[in-house]
Amino acid sequence: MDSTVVIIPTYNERENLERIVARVRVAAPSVQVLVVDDNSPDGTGAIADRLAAEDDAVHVLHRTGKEGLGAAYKAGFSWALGRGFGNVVEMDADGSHAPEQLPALLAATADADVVLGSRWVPGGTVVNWPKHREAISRVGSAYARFALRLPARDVTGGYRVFSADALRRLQLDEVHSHGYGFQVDMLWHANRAGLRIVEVPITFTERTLGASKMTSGIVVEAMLRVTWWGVCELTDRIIGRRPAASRAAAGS
Ligand SMILES: Nc1nc2c(ncn2[C@@H]2O[C@H](COP(=O)(O)OP(=O)(O)O[C@H]3O[C@H](CO)[C@@H](O)[C@H](O)[C@@H]3O)[C@@H](O)[C@H]2O)c(=O)[nH]1
Repeated sequence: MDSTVVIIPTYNERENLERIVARVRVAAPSVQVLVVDDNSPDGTGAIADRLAAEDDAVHVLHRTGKEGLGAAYKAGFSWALGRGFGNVVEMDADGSHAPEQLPALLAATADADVVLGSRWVPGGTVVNWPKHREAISRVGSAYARFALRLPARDVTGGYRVFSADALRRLQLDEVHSHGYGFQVDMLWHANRAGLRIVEVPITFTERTLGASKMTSGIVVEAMLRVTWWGVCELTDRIIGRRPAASRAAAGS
């Protein structure tokens, strides 16, 4: 078994799933794919089952209902860690994350524990993304970066590679975010664990089929959580307390 698995969370992605899986299999033929479907009403789960039956490199994790992006990824991480994969990739189903850029992200794992596909570093860009979405993402990234002292520009993006060792070290049990704040939560924990984080520029292309699952509730959850984590971070700095993993990484 190859040591990389691409996790694709799905909720109502009937129009997109077959295409994204095919693109992954062409762009990186040796990687495996895990679809994590939350019992999508549109039948995405049945399409995933068919793809898995046709291709041994495709797997499916069926969940009973929609519990958010964070819960879906955590279930996928457990699945991947239990099967001994060395690298775990996060990728949206809607084609906004180009599988053709996956080899560049995987190459960067040579010098990193966590690789972020980044829209906001030189060479990164967005295509056809509505201006209000770009504004939310840029402002949210800047706020989280500042509040949590994160060493990256695109802290909300969802195209990432984690080494299995990184997933074990970052204390997944303490990552509780449900919505897209999950991405910030993961990065915050990775940074506190002293993991090496690098950004690789990507082109993020807005979906042409299906609909985003972003809601105002997801934005509010992320903002409230980031603000609370920022308070924790500040308190830790004032009283000189840092997480054990961070101290170990710093050699103190
Ligand atoms: N299983 C499961 N999948 C979900 C759920 N909610 C969303 N997804 C899946 O998660 C992926 C991303 O959801 P979208 O709704 O397409 O995200 P977006 O609006 O394009 O979000 C962009 O911004 C987010 C915040 O910055 C990013 O986290 C995301 O990667 C992307 O860049 C898609 O494959 C979608 O089906 C859920 O509750 N359960």
